Amino acid sequence: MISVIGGGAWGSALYYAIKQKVPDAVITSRTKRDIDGFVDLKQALKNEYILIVIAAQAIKDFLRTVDLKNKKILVASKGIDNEKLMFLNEIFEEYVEAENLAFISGPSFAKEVKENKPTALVIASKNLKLAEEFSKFFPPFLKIYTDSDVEGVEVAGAYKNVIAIASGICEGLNLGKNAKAALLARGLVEMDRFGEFFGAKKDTFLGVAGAGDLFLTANSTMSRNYRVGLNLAKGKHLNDILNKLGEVAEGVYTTKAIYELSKKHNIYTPIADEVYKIIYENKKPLKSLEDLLK
Ligand SMILES: NC(=O)C1=CN([C@@H]2O[C@H](COP(=O)(O)OP(=O)(O)OC[C@H]3O[C@@H](n4cnc5c(N)ncnc54)[C@H](O)[C@@H]3O)[C@@H](O)[C@H]2O)C=CC1
Ligand SMILES: O=C(CO)COP(=O)(O)O
Repeated sequence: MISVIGGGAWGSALYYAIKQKVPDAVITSRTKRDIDGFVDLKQALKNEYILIVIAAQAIKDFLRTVDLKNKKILVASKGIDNEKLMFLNEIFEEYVEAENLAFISGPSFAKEVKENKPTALVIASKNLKLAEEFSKFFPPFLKIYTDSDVEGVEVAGAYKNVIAIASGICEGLNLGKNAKAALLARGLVEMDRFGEFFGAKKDTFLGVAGAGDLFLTANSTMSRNYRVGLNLAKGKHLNDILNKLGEVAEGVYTTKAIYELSKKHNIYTPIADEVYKIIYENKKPLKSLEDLLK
């Protein structure tokens, strides 16, 4: 039996999808929600299979409060911890054996999944048998691919949010479709370069979890990260943008993690560097663009 932990946009969308295949599935969240099948955390932790869908920066603290020993864990969050500068699989592996750990990613706006629209997702695990087991919980409109490249799927899901912010800035500055296509192409190369440094496979960046999720997120106002970029280009303040958003925009935090990791390991990440300077050093987006074109 499976429990979903996290009742935000993505947690609830995945829960409603799973419920169509597994009517006994349950969900829990920090705040009580009026959802059929809502249970408290203690009850949720009784199930063998657990799907965790909380904001990436909250995960390390959450893991200190629960016992996940012998549980099978699927993580749907997309981000890199920007205090510990660790990937989520590294943080989870301090609490859960790698063979019990899987990650789900891919191009998937929660709103469309809630409408049962066809969607392709990747479940990555060092234990492919576990990835297969998790894939059985999902209804047919969610096409699940399995993969063993945990690092690649994780880096792709986290990094594309940063490029989506850059793409929103590009749109907000009215730079045109040519510039956006160049940005996305170079963004994909940058994600791949960063990922391969940490052991990811190039092929992953060309698949649904890489190019697929990048093209979705970096081309639509349905993306929260893209909307952050649009508003930054209009000169709005980050805090005002995030308050108005009301949901997590992981790219804001992942940008900082990538910036610090890339400086530490000397990885060339020009787009993430400019997004960092715009968000954290108040650099003007137009000046960033000039520097990128150099
Ligand atoms: N919304 C979407 O379309 C998709 C979202 N994701 C990823 O799923 C993750 C969650 O995103 P959403 O549900 O969309 O965001 P949301 O903002 O709607 O919900 C965030 C969730 O995190 C929980 N949370 C936040 N801080 C917490 C803390 N300190 N302790 C415990 N729980 C905490 C909230 O209670 C809520 O359940 C993010 O990493 C996001 O990138 C992935 C694919 C699609
Ligand atoms: O990850 C997503 C789609 O795959 C959701 O993107 P946003 O968090 O930018 O809305």
